[in-house]
Amino acid sequence: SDTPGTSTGHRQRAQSSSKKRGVALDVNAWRGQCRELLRRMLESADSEPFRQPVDLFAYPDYRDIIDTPMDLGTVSETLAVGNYENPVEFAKDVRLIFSNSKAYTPNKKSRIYSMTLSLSAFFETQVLPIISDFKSALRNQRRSRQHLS
Ligand SMILES: Cc1ccc(C(=O)N2CCN(C(=O)NCc3cccnc3)CC2)o1
Repeated sequence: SDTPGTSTGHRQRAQSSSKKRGVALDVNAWRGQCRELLRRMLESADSEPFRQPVDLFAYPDYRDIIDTPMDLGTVSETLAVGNYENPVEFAKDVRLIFSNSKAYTPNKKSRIYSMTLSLSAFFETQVLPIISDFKSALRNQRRSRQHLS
């Protein structure tokens, strides 16, 4: 085995730019990517029931069933004021919109629930690479900072 401490591999790796696999791993890129994903969801007709908080006068039993209401307008505002620390927290709130709809719907054939299904299918395909790119950027950042310590 080679002499311990002689390998410079870790030094070279840390000094390399944060470009890996040809893409820049920017730990802040997720915020703009999530804003763009929200914009695309809001332009879809399927998001219409989810753009603002549920109208409790139209659905008086809503809070008997749903503990934590959530909607895309609230998610958009939270993202804009910087109250999400990472894309996982963002995804958690968006997923809450869909789980609330699934919990509240009287049957799985309701129109609004079918909109939930298509919108959440689109969301999951789009948010997955945002979250995995963020996690690799974080790993990369920790690896390079670790070298500096
Ligand atoms: C029947 C059924 C099954 C599942 C659902 C459901 O997920 N919601 C209840 C109704 N929702 C709202 O009131 N959105 C606010 C709103 C206000 C004014 C105009 N548009 C939308 C969306 C959430 O409703």
